[in-house]
Amino acid sequence: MHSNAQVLIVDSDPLNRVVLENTLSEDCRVALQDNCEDAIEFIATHKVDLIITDISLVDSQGVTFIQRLKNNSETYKIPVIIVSSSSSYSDEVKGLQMGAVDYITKPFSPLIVRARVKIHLVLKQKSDLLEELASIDGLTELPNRRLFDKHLADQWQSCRAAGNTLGVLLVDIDYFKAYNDMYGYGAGDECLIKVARSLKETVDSHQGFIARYDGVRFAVILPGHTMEQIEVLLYMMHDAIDKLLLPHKSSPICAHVSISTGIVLIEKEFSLGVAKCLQYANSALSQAHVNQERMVLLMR
Ligand SMILES: Nc1nc2c(ncn2[C@@H]2O[C@H](COP(=O)(O)OP(=O)(O)OP(=O)(O)O)[C@@H](O)[C@H]2O)c(=O)[nH]1
Repeated sequence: MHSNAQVLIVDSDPLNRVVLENTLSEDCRVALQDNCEDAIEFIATHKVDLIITDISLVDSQGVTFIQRLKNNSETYKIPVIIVSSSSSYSDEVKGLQMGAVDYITKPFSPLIVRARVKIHLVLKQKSDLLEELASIDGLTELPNRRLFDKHLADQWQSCRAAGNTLGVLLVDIDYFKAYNDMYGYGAGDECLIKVARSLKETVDSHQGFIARYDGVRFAVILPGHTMEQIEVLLYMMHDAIDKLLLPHKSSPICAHVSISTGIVLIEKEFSLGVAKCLQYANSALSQAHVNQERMVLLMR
C-alpha cells in the first residue's frame, strides 16, 4: 500500500478526529474535516482515496452526504467507511446499502480500524490500476478509444457550456497496409509507436488530448482553440512525422511515412452531437486521402 494514499476523516467530534488521525497517520496521509459541506469542497479539489465518516444515518445531512458522493461521477468510486456509535443492524445495513464499503461501531479498536483501512486502500489501489490499464492502448501507450469517447463527451459538454470552440482531428498514417506488406507487421508496430510518441509530444505542447482511435488512426481533441492555433499545431504534427524520416518505399505519395488529417472545428453548432462530429471528421479524412491533400477542414 502507498503511504501516499490520502484518507479524509469527516467527524464533528474533535477528539474522534485526533484519535483516528493518530491511528492512521503512519500508513497514509490524513486530512480532517468537521462537516459534510467542507468535506465535499475538499474532495472536489483533492485526490481522496478513502473517506472515513461518523455521519449519523438518522439525520438527513449524513444520508445526503453519502448520496452526493455516490451520485457524482467524479466521487462515486471513493470508498467510504462509516464509523458509527449506533450498533443497530438496520443502521449498518442502511450504510452498506447506500454504498459504504465498511461499517465500524464505536468504541472501536484502533488496530481494527487500521487493518480495515489498509485493506480498503489496497483494494482501491488495485481498482485504480485496473481502470488505468483499461484506458490505455497496449501498443502505443496512448489513451485508448474508450477514454477518448469519455473525454470527448466531457469536453463537448464543458465547451458548449462555456461557449468555447472545440476542434476534433482524425489522423491516419498513409498507406499502412502497404507498409506492413513491405516491412512486416513487427516493423509496422514499431512505426506506429514512433508516430504515436511524436504526435503526442506535439499535441501535449498545445494542451490537446490525443488517443489511439482505431487501427492506425489517432484522434485529437482541442478545446478552446482558434483556427489559427489548430493550423499551427497541424503544421507541427506533419513536420514532426516528416522529420522522423521513416522510410516507406511502397507509399505512392512520399518516400517516408506520412499522415493525413481530417478536422472539424465546432464554433457554435454543438447541437450537431458527438457522433455526427466524428462522422464529419472521418469524411474530412477520407477527402484528404482521395484528394491527396495533407489535411481537410470542415467548420460548423
Ligand atoms: N503493424 C500494425 N498494423 C496495424 C495495426 N492496426 C492496424 N494495422 C494495419 O494497418 C492497415 C491500415 O490499412 P487501411 O487503413 O485499410 O488503409 P491504408 O493501407 O493505410 O491506406 P490509406 O488509409 O488509404 O492510406 C491494415 O492493414 C491493418 O492491418 C497494428 O496495431 N499494428
